[in-house]
Formats: sequence, structure tokens, C-alpha cells
Amino acid sequence: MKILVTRKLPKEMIKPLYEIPDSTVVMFDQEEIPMPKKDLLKEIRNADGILANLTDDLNREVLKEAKQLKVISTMAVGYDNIDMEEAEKRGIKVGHTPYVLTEATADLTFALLLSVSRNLPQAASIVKNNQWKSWSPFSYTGHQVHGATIGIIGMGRIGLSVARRAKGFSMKVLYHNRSRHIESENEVGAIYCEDIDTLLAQSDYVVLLVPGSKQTTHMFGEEQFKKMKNKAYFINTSRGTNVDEQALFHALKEGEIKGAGLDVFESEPIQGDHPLLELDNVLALPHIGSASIETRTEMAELTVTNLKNGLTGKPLVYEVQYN
Ligand SMILES: NC(=O)c1ccc[n+]([C@@H]2O[C@H](COP(=O)([O-])OP(=O)(O)OC[C@H]3O[C@@H](n4cnc5c(N)ncnc54)[C@H](O)[C@@H]3O)[C@@H](O)[C@H]2O)c1
Ligand SMILES: O=C(O)[C@H](O)CO
Repeated sequence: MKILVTRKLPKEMIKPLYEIPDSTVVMFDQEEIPMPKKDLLKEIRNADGILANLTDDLNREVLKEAKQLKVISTMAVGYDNIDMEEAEKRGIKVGHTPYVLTEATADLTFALLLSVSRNLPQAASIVKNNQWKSWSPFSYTGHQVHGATIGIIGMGRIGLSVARRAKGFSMKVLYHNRSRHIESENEVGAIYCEDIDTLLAQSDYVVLLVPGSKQTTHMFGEEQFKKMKNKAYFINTSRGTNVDEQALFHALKEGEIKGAGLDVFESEPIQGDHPLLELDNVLALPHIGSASIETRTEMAELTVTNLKNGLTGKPLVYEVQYN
């Protein structure tokens, strides 16, 4: 049985895979860059299982090559990099890592919100660059978080955890979701906006937390940014493909919205000449929502368990359901 691991992980962490009888583990030898596409195509051909991550494009063409593949285990909750229709057609089970990353990602989402609202990157750079002249009445003043209104789009696991943090800051919580989320209404008093426009018009902070999918691609564009308050901030820790970046650039440049905190981009990694990076009112991070040591360790362990279970005839801990 051949197992492909597309990113270098500590040997100790993937030990359970070596313990599968008659298994051969082929692991890419680098941690910081994805396995080149040509190597992935070559290695996946005769693989039975693959430990993948969100940078592996497991599209139809790639999966068609994978004649022996039985299990894909991705080290992420999102699985928009995997062609689920093709996986279903081929009977490939897909495992992912919900829950274990919820709190870390909610923390990072709230960190972005606080940072953009109070201009932390700009203020920190003044100190570091020896440009701090004096305390002053209005320099670097941002907008209040306490008591403001947050609008969460995608009230799922992470959305609810962000809502709990918002409640701790005495924020009014609005949400839009595919369907009502009674737990968040009962627990934090979140108010359902069936019409997304109501949420956009009333929120001081709009937080996007829906999965990446065909339905959510560019769900945020010119129209949505125009409906937001001019003093509102946009936070995206979901998927970059959910946002039309040109429209976002325009909205930020023209002052239609006040600022943005972004952890994800349409095409990652973005380069230094990306238009959004020209703007002072953008805080951009390199997709680090779940990046705490504790969470990434749990994600890796869960990914290994999902794969081992799938390859040894046991139920995956978290299996993505085909539509
Ligand atoms: N930045 C990061 O590092 C990072 C980390 C973890 C997760 N994520 C992203 O966050 C997403 C959410 O994770 P989760 O665990 O909260 O998922 P989840 O499935 O629990 O929540 C997603 C919510 O979005 C809703 N939804 C889906 N499509 C919608 C639509 N078109 N309109 C309105 N609501 C819609 C669903 O009903 C659900 O309640 C992941 O899919 C992933 O893309 C990013
Ligand atoms: O979907 C996910 O899990 C994130 O993007 C990475 O943790």
C-alpha cells in the first residue's frame, strides 16, 4: 500500500502510517513549499492514500490519474481544493479537520478585527522606525470595538466562536447564514438577517466565514461593498475566492469602506506587487488562521488518524459528506 504525504511533517507525527502493514510512505522533503504539480501527478498515480493540504490542487484531472486512490486526508477543514464530484465518482473517501482549529481561527479573526480597528500595524511601525514624536490627541485613533455591531456571514463552527468573542466585547451580533442558527441566537443573542443587505447596512465589522465553493465564489463584490457603511471594516478569514479582489481594492481606495483585515487571497501566495498591498488600510496575513502550535499539531494528528482509519477499513473521524 502506497501512502503519499505531500508536505514534510515530523516523522514522529506520521508514525502511525508507517505502522500500517505492508505500507510504503513517500513524503515530500520540504515543509515550506508545496509538492510541485508534476511530482504530485507522478506520485499520486499508484497511491492508495494521500495526506494532503489546502495547497494541493486535487482537481478532476489529477484525481483521474489516481486510479488506486481510496482516501484523501486533508490537513484543513476547508476542502475546496478537492473535486468532490470526482472523488464521489471514484469512491474516494475524503477526511478533514473540523473543530480542532475552530478556536485558533476565531482568535486570529478577532485579532485582525482589533488590529484594523485600532491601526495597530501603522502604530507599531512608527515606534519601530523611530518616528514616534509624542503622545497626541488624535494620532492613530481608530474606531471602537466595544459596543459596535459585528455582522458574521457564515454562522458555523468558527462563526459561533467569533460571536462568543464579540459578546465578550459587548458587541451587537448580527448574522447571515444559509439557514437560521438557533444555538447562536440562544447563546449570544445573535440576530438573524435573512437578507444579507440588512446585515451589510448595519454592521461596523463584517466578517466572512463561509466555506469556499462554487456557490460562494465572489459572493462579495462591488454591490456588497457599496452596501456597507463607509466606516465599516471587512474581515476575511474564510477563502480568498469568496471575494472579488478588484472590487475590494476599489472599495478600499475610494473610501466606500474603512479598512480590511485579510488572511486569505484569491490566488495564494500573493506577491509584494499585489494591488491590495499598496493600501494603508489593508492588513494582510499569509493564511495563518489556524497557526497555533497546539492547533496545527492536533490537525496533523487528526489528518493521520483519518488516513489510517480510511486505509484500514475503519470510519474516518471526520469524513466530508458527498453532496
Ligand atoms: N484562515 C484560515 O486559516 C482558516 C482556518 C479554518 C477555516 N477556514 C475557512 O473557514 C471556513 C468555515 O469553517 P467552519 O469550520 O466554521 O465551517 P462550518 O461549515 O461550520 O461553517 C460554515 C457556515 O457557512 C454557511 N454557509 C455555507 N454557504 C453559505 C452561503 N452561500 N451563504 C450563507 N451561509 C453559507 C454554512 O451553513 C455554515 O453554517 C472553512 O470552510 C475554511 O474555508 C479558514
Ligand atoms: O481550511 C482550513 O483549515 C484553513 O484554511 C487552514 O487551517
